[in-house]
Amino acid sequence: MTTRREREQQVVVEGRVVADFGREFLVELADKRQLVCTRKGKKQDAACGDFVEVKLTGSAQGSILRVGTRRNLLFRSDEWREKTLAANVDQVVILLAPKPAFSEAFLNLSLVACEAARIPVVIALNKSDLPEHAASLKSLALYSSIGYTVIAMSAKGDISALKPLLEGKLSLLVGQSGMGKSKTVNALVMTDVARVGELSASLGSGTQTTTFSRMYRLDRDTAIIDTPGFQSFGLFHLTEDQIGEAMREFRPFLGTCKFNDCAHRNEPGCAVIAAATAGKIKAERLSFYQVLLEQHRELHENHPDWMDK
Ligand SMILES: Nc1nc2c(ncn2[C@@H]2O[C@H](COP(=O)(O)OP(=O)(O)OP(=O)(O)O)[C@@H](O)[C@H]2O)c(=O)[nH]1
Ligand SMILES: [Zn+2]
Repeated sequence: MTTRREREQQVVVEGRVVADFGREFLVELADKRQLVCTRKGKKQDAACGDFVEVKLTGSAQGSILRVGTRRNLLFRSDEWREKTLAANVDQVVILLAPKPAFSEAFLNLSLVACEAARIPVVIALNKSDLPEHAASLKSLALYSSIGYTVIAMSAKGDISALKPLLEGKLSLLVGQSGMGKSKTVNALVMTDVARVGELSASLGSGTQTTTFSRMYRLDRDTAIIDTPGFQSFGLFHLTEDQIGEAMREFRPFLGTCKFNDCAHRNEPGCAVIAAATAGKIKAERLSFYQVLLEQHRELHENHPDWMDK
């Protein structure tokens, strides 16, 4: 005889979220079985890459009971909502292209988000077969000079520069629409990713097909998570200090400004501005930071109650 409590415990299993459809999640169990799961409560706090405990509610259905402790979590936010991209990843690949031309603001915002979440970054400039690629790659020298890995690749042709960087890791692929994420996933996975859309439709909400993150396993130790393309990487959730610390080349100078609460805008005795004047910090990056900070302050002044939501 088993007690009711024992029976309940028997149907709780552990797994990993391999797709996030917004209101529903696909959870993979150790035996590779996949369950379509819901998350109880209003807060949809599970993310692709999360380790979870699931209560079975049907042969292929479940309900996520608990989300395991995360190593990291990447998300974006504006004044209205937060959007989770993925959890527990080893690195983020920011995919750019020369045509349509990538937005440098998007690149910088993505870098700030990754730094704040303490996730290493690879910057990949796709479409190396296009004539515009060389000039675009040259413009990225600024990012290699501050320590980021920058690679050139073509999802249509040669992805050999990207492949070894993915080995043994879980990489999250982000990028604006049109940079070639789907093509890159196709080239890496070599299956028809259209099948993902069909799967989403079968989950009962075809409209969500463009708003999810999904994991693809490339081999036993290597996987990627694809995210939908988006145009802006909101950082409403960060504090001003976190934004300063996320500018990696600022770090040697932080804490050495005249004022403890220096925001590196125009304060006297600012070590960051002095470093920029001396050429140790690139003017473009200081300017990006100052504009971001200004916009951030304005948004927070207009939404002072955000933290209470
Ligand atoms: N010339 C060239 N075109 C490419 C390459 N990779 C992707 N493209 C093209 O760029 C366009 C966008 O590619 P997608 O893979 O759909 O881009 P995406 O980033 O997934 O875009 P969203 O679906 O909007 O998020 C398509 O017309 C691709 O054929 C490449 O390496 N070279
Ligand atoms: Zn300063």
